[in-house]
Amino acid sequence: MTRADAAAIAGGIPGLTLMEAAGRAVARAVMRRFRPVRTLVLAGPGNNGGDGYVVARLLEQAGWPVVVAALAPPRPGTDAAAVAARWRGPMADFSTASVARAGLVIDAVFGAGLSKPVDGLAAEVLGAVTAPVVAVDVPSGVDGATGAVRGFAPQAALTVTFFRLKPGHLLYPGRGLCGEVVLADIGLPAGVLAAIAPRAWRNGPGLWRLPRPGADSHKYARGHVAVVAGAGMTGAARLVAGAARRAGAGLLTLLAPDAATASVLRAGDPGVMVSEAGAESLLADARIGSWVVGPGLPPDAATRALLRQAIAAGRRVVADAGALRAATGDPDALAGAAVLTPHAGEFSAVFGPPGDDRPAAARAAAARTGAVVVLKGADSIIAAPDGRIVINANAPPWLATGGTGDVLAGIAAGLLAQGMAPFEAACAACFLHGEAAHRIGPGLVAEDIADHLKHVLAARLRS
Ligand SMILES: NC(=O)C1=CN([C@@H]2O[C@H](COP(=O)(O)OP(=O)(O)OC[C@H]3O[C@@H](n4cnc5c(N)ncnc54)[C@H](O)[C@@H]3O)[C@@H](O)[C@H]2O)[C@@H](O)CC1
Ligand SMILES: Nc1ncnc2c1ncn2[C@@H]1O[C@H](COP(=O)(O)OP(=O)(O)O)[C@@H](O)[C@H]1O
Ligand SMILES: [K+]
Repeated sequence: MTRADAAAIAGGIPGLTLMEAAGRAVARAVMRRFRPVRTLVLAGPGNNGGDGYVVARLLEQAGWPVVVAALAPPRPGTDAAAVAARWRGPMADFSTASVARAGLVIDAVFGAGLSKPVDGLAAEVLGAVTAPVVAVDVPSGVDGATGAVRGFAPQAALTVTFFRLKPGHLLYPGRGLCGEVVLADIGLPAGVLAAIAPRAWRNGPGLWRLPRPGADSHKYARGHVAVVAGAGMTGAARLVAGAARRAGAGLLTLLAPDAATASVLRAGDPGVMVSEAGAESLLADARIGSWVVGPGLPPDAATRALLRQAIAAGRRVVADAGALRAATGDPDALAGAAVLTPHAGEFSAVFGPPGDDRPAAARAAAARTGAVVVLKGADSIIAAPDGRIVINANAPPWLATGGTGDVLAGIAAGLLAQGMAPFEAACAACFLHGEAAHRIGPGLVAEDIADHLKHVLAARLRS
């Protein structure tokens, strides 16, 4: 945002104009959602505080009882100092006693310029708020780039932000602290986006194009997926298979480790082929271009060897579950895979704990392995080896149930098989997975998702 402001200002839009527009957007959102009530604006020393003084003035002009409490005065000569000078209404101490009297608090303490953890008086006063909080840009203390809380951040009922959502609005815990998020246009020209060349996006259909079979297509043209099944947990491979087929793979073969497993698998979906021929013979068939290795497999040397074999044969491999665990402490074992789909535990086992900066950790993992990394969760991060990231924010918590990760791996493989590039396939897979889950809602079990994919795809391919 700082870069966006700078680019806009360099392009001739005065900072003060942006600040007035930002403050106006917040005041408008407040007046739409709340009745006039004793309002306390907590203002910091930077531009976030500047926005706060504008909000105070506009609410007061609309007849609201408003008081401003400043953590520190703005530096002389800044835009924030200019708008603070235009505030002629009452000031209060920046104290817990002031917040105790407020019916509504505008948090304009820190925004994008957070330079260290929020502590001391700022944390004490923000922590004492019991009235509803409206956050300007982000709840103070939420790191806009990562969603992490640095020190302390209040729970907002409403967050008004400007120009573009930041990762911190989409990534937990920040996302949970924002409350309702309103994105306001403050007049930054479209060219600013090109000037700042963002490296992070929110997942959505504008970022990828789903494959659609041509009128003269055939099953081989839509791609053949192999899924390596384990002897014990055959369900995992079957979930992968169902999802890959619904995502549009033309053919699907389950690779059985032994005759007993093969007969279990053959009792499943009749459209699935089951092979006992062994990995070598399937890998000799170049038409079987996409492989899923890991779901239902033990985290052992055999799994690891099979993964390496598939990658060495030039296949596009989705590595999940057992294949990730088999690479514990050894990210190089995953090098050259197309897509890795670790949840936080698997990620930590392979790459070490992601820490507070999950986007950076996912980027580093992708750069290290050359694979697209999907760091799964309620706010999955999809990272490309070149540093781009996409945040998937459409997944409902109904997905927090066993087997849904296997389904995600299957969707990704089904899309890869049809020729989508790994980054686009991974992004689209997360999005379709989330959309299907929304349709299903409460009571979702992993088996439901593949079935609902056809409706999601129908809607997406129509639009
Ligand atoms: N440049 C502009 O004209 C615009 C700026 N905007 C606002 O400007 C904000 C960013 O402004 P700034 O870059 O001035 O940053 P902030 O206002 O977030 O904070 C910067 C100031 O706070 C201090 N600070 C940061 N973290 C601290 C901590 N934990 N403890 C104590 N002091 C701390 C810094 O040293 C600095 O003085 C955005 O979030 C947005 O609200 C918007 O109004 C859009 C237009
Ligand atoms: N609270 C949540 N909200 C939204 N999506 C979630 C949540 N918890 C898990 N998910 C999604 O569900 C899937 C779970 O995958 P995973 O943990 O690998 O489960 P499994 O190994 O049982 O298949 C991932 O796609 C993840 O993004
Ligand atoms: K704020």
